[in-house]
Amino acid sequence: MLKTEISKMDLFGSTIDSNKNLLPYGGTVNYYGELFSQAEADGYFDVLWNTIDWKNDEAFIMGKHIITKRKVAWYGDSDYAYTYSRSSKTALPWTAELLSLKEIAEEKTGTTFNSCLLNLYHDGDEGMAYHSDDEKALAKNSAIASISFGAERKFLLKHKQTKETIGIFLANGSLLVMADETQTNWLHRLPTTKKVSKPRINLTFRTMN
Ligand SMILES: O=C(O)CCC(=O)C(=O)O
Ligand SMILES: [Fe+2]
Repeated sequence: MLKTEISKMDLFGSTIDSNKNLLPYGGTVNYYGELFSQAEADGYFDVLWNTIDWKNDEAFIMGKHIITKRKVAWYGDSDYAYTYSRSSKTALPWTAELLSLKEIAEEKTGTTFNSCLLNLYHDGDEGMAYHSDDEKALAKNSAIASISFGAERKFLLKHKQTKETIGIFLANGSLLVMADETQTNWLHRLPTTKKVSKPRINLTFRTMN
């Protein structure tokens, strides 16, 4: 099984090539690195921490009602209903900071987004299991723009058939974009880790039908 890890050295400073596809086949993933200074990124982290309507996520997994330690929130243009693992959510109206981040993501990707799913991981004990963002409500093969604030965490992609994995560290204030057939052919996850004791906030801007 092929395992590629994009190291922080490869991605350091001006050597980041946001045009490079990090996937060898079956989709497109681009890493834009840090969009903000550390001070700006820390400012966004604080505002999001304090102003977002964070709630523990509920899900039904294999018939069991689960309440996650990770917190989530869901914002959008209109009150989209969003259902996964049989729990449903209704989008809240954009905050000022989410709107400005949405505009930055749109400018970088040349696409538009109408909603955002936010995740708050208090520390490395919290993560997200392998999944694809391929719910029916999402526009097929539409780009997903992922902006991260706070603790740097490793993000993994695994091809559904070949099991090839790609690892990438998502820095404070960075943008990652998953596009084209990525959700059809690849899974992704945020592994838990003993190495991280600080919180991280992740925003995924999406296009709902
Ligand atoms: O926290 C991350 O970087 C990934 C979040 C994610 O995959 C999701 O919200 O669907
Ligand atoms: Fe996801």
